[in-house]
Parts: sequence; C-alpha cells; structure tokens
Amino acid sequence: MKIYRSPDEINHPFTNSCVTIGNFDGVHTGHQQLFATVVEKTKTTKGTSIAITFDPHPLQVLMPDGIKLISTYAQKEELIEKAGIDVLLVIPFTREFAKTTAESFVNDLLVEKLGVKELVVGYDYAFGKGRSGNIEFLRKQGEIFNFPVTVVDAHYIEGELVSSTKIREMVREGQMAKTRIFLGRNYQIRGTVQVGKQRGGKVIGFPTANLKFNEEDLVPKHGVYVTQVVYGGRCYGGILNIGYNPTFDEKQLVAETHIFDFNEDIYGKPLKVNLLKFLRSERKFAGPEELAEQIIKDVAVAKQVLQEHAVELVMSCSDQTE
Ligand SMILES: Cc1cc2nc3c(=O)[nH]c(=O)nc-3n(C[C@H](O)[C@H](O)[C@H](O)COP(=O)(O)O)c2cc1C
Ligand SMILES: Nc1ncnc2c1ncn2[C@@H]1O[C@H](COP(=O)(O)OP(=O)(O)O)[C@@H](O)[C@H]1O
Repeated sequence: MKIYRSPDEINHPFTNSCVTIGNFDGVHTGHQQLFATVVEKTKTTKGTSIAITFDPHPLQVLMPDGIKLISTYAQKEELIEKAGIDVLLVIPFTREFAKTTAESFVNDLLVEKLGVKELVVGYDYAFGKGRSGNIEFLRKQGEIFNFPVTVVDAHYIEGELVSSTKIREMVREGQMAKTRIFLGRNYQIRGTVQVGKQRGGKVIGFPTANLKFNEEDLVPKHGVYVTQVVYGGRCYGGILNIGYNPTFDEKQLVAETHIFDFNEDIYGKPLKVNLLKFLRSERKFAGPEELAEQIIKDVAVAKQVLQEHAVELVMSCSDQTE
C-alpha cells in the first residue's frame, strides 16, 4: 500500500480511482465492508483503491477532552493495508483544515488530485465545515463531476449497529468476546515494555512486562484478562492485569502481562497484547503472598481458557506475526 501523508505529496491523479473516506477508528467490521466494496469495484475496473483518513482523529482536535481511540494510528494503517487498499491518503487534521468547505474537498481533492471515478461512503457519512458534505451533497457533486456514489448500508451484528462508539463502550466494560465479533479480530493493546517496581519476578514470582497508557488510549475495564501476547514474531499465552496495584498502593495505571513459558529480558521492546477474556476485578490483598496465591489460580483459569481456544489462537497468531 502506498501511503501519502499529505495531499501535497500527490502530483498526478490515479487510474480509475475508487475512493472511500472516514476516520475508521478500530477498522471494525463496518469499516471493513467499505474497504471490501472499494477493492471489489477496482477489481473490475482495474483501478486504484484509495482510502482517505485523518490523523490525528478530528475529534481529538475539535473536542475539548479529545477522544479515546480503539486503535493507534499505526494499527489503523496496518489494518487498512490488510483490507487490500492500494493507496492511503492521510490528511493531517488541524482546526484550519476543519474549515475546508465540502465543495473544496470534492473539487480540489477528490476530483482534481485523485481523479475520483467512484466514491464509496458509509450510510451516515458527512464531512467538511458544518458536516455539509453529506450523502445528498455528494450524490449531486457526483452527477456534476461524473462519479457515481455508492452508499454502503449500516452493518448490524445480531440486531446491533456496529460503531466505534459502541466498541469503545464494550472495551470499557471488559466485554472482550463481543468486542472480538464487532471488530472482526481480538482487541489489542500495544506499547514498549517499561521498567516497573521490580517486584513481579522477585517478590511475587510472576515477572510482568509493563505497558503504560497514553493520554489518548482507550483503557479497558480494570482487572485481570486472559491474553495472547505477540512478541518477536511469535505468540504466547499470558495473563494481564490492568490497574493501579492497590496491594502496593501504587498511583500509576499500568497494563502488566505475565507471559507463559517465557523468560527473556524484554525491557524497551515492542509488545502487542490481545485481550481475550476478562477474568476478575483488581483487588487489594493483604500482601504479596496472598496476591501470589490468587495469581496462581488466575493462571490456571487462563491456561484452561487458552486451551479451549487453541485452534483459533493458532490461526489468529499466523495473521499477526509477519
Ligand atoms: C495476573 C495478575 C493479577 C494481578 N492482580 C492484582 C490484584 O488483584 N491486585 C493488585 O494489587 N495487583 C495485582 N497484580 C499486579 C501486581 O501487583 C504486580 O504485578 C506486581 O506488583 C509487580 O509490579 P512490577 O511489575 O511493577 O514489579 C496482578 C498481576 C498479575 C500478573
Ligand atoms: N514470563 C515473563 N513474562 C513477562 N516478563 C518477563 C517474563 N520473563 C522475564 N520477563 C522480563 O522481566 C521483566 C519484568 O520483571 P518484574 O520483576 O515484573 O519487573 P518490573 O517491575 O520491571 O516489571 C519484564 O519486563 C521482562 O523483561
């Protein structure tokens, strides 16, 4: 996939471009249908499939408290590439850009820069100043500039609309099985392994790889999860705690994973952790011994869950380690 980080980097229109536009936070099953439609259309026209997205997410710029994201920008890029899109145009989103009129977006960007031959948007899409670039507007522009507009219907799973907002709620509630169905993959957190309080291995008997959360990260329900850990081109089973370690009166929120059958120093290394199942809430224990006893029980339950999902886990692993 060819990535342009600004419209200025594009100096000639593409062949038979079929374009879709969106924020695509989470690249969920609804977004995936848009990409599939674009890719399918360009197969018949031998054209170029193009996705336009924004970075940062417009609501991070426009809302006073920002917004918590399901996927990082890097993950979004990877997932769009996996969806088979040829060209990704990332528009740096600023308050200035937000003033762009819908007319200018269509004329200057879609028609002139990209040479749009077909546009694919979701059922509720609207963009530009005051959300004036709605579907009715796009259809009219399409008639003027000769590009048909395909509107992809809302995607429902078991009667529920799939949306980034709903998925954020599920993650906050620790509903990992439902999140998996709506996303079309496991919910994943990522980060670089940080040095912690050096208690995990020495005091408790369970070393944990610690990841910190950033300001814009969505934080799943605090507590203990069964996980699949992707590290160094391999997948491992693991168990994760998200919280403040109340047993030790800590003040910083961390996501700590004990990786099964693993014994390496991975400080400073990138780690991806798929959250498979919420097991229990974080608790304050009388001391490290009681906590260790509970973790031994948690590990046994986690291994049982991993065993039950062994086949799916092997399949999802091969998809993530290339
Ligand atoms: C599976 C698992 C469950 C945990 N559950 C709790 C808990 O309920 N309460 C708590 O205070 N800490 C819990 N912890 C966090 C430990 O307190 C933490 O791993 C330990 O303090 C080591 O911290 P360190 O990595 O900074 O050295 C849990 C850790 C793991 C791996
Ligand atoms: N099985 C394992 N799971 C997680 N981390 C491990 C494991 N084995 C070794 N490690 C290493 O040990 C570190 C964690 O040790 P720990 O005693 O919890 O210290 P810290 O407080 O710095 O997290 C990890 O960051 C990693 O480098």
